[in-house]
Amino acid sequence: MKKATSLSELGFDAGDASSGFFRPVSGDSSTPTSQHHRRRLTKVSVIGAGNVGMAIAQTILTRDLADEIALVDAVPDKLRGEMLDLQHAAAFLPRTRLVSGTDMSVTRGSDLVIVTAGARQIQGETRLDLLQRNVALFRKIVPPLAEQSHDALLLVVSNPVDVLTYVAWKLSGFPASRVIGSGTNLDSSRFRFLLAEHLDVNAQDVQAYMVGEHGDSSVAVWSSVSVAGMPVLKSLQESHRCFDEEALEGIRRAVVDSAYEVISLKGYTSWAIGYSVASLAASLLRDQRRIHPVSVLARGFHGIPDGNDVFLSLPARLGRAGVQGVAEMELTEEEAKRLRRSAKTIWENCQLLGL
Ligand SMILES: NC(=O)C1=CN([C@@H]2O[C@H](COP(=O)(O)OP(=O)(O)OC[C@H]3O[C@@H](n4cnc5c(N)ncnc54)[C@H](O)[C@@H]3O)[C@@H](O)[C@H]2O)C=CC1
Ligand SMILES: CC(=O)C(=O)O
Repeated sequence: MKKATSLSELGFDAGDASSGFFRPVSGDSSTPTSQHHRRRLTKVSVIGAGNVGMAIAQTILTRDLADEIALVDAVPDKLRGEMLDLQHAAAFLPRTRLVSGTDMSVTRGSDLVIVTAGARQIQGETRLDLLQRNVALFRKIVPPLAEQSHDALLLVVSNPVDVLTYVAWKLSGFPASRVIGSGTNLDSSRFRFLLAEHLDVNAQDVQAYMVGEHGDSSVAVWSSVSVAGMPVLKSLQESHRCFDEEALEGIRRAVVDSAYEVISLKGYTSWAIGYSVASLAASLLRDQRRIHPVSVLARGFHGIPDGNDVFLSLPARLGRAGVQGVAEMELTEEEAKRLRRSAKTIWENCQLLGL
């Protein structure tokens, strides 16, 4: 049952409600509400109000990254319930307008559109198993999203994220610099967590990248792992002989498997991706120029052929204009080979789509 949620919906004329409480300071002829000397407002839209979309929305709220958040979902009651639940936290949060709707028009004028809608893996499925279902959905939602906000940054989270970032790029018509996949920003955090636990340091002080596919063929860039500027691999190999190739692959596999483990335990992953995407939103909207491993158009990097419009994760500098360059990482020949193998897996899936 739909109930009124604002005083104007209950029949009270909104008018200039605040003028009964506030009057201009002496000598100021403008009314309190006509003081529009405000900065441009920042609007973020989150498409899909499921586990992931809501974790992202609530982290963006608590980090005060948006003036307005628009939530979109195909299930109206759940959507309204999620919006109200967040609105009821207003007294504890920075002031942010929350709107929602099943129609993309609610996203109009967004600065950042984050797409989380779609099927998620059930136990035993890989991310690539979701491809056909989620491409069909993207065909429906990306064109109207692009039409509502032609200057927006488009951040794809739905899986398989690398292929769907390519799909979103094709369907939106946006330049590649404004279409980004959340990629291995999350995998890299998982990698840094495992290393930080082992070395007993804060994960924020571990520089370590997973690149390539957000999925089974991701590549751990062991050659550049460092803590406090010190290369880690050499000292680990000197202190423990067990850090051989097989052990390194075991750690990479543990990073990959950690998503499957969470899914088998609680059914889905949400909190870590919420923080991961909020960190990307902060770098983008606040023009931070921070480097994140995210899914970008990777043709020409590390020997990926020029004809392959493949999106995969490489360390990219993010700012208000989107992707402002990709770091030319030094990879070992073996790492570059694995990256090209990961690119091939993703590109083969893109080619099946006929876009
Ligand atoms: N890239 C990454 O690192 C991660 C990606 N994911 C992916 O995120 C996606 C969402 O996962 P969850 O939130 O757990 O799933 P969920 O099932 O909780 O939420 C998906 C939401 O999409 C909505 N939806 C379906 N069709 C829609 C449409 N046409 N318009 C608007 N909304 C629509 C559904 O109603 C549902 O609320 C999945 O593809 C999952 O694999 C999840 C975790 C991490
Ligand atoms: C589900 C997923 O892609 C993840 O948690 O890594």
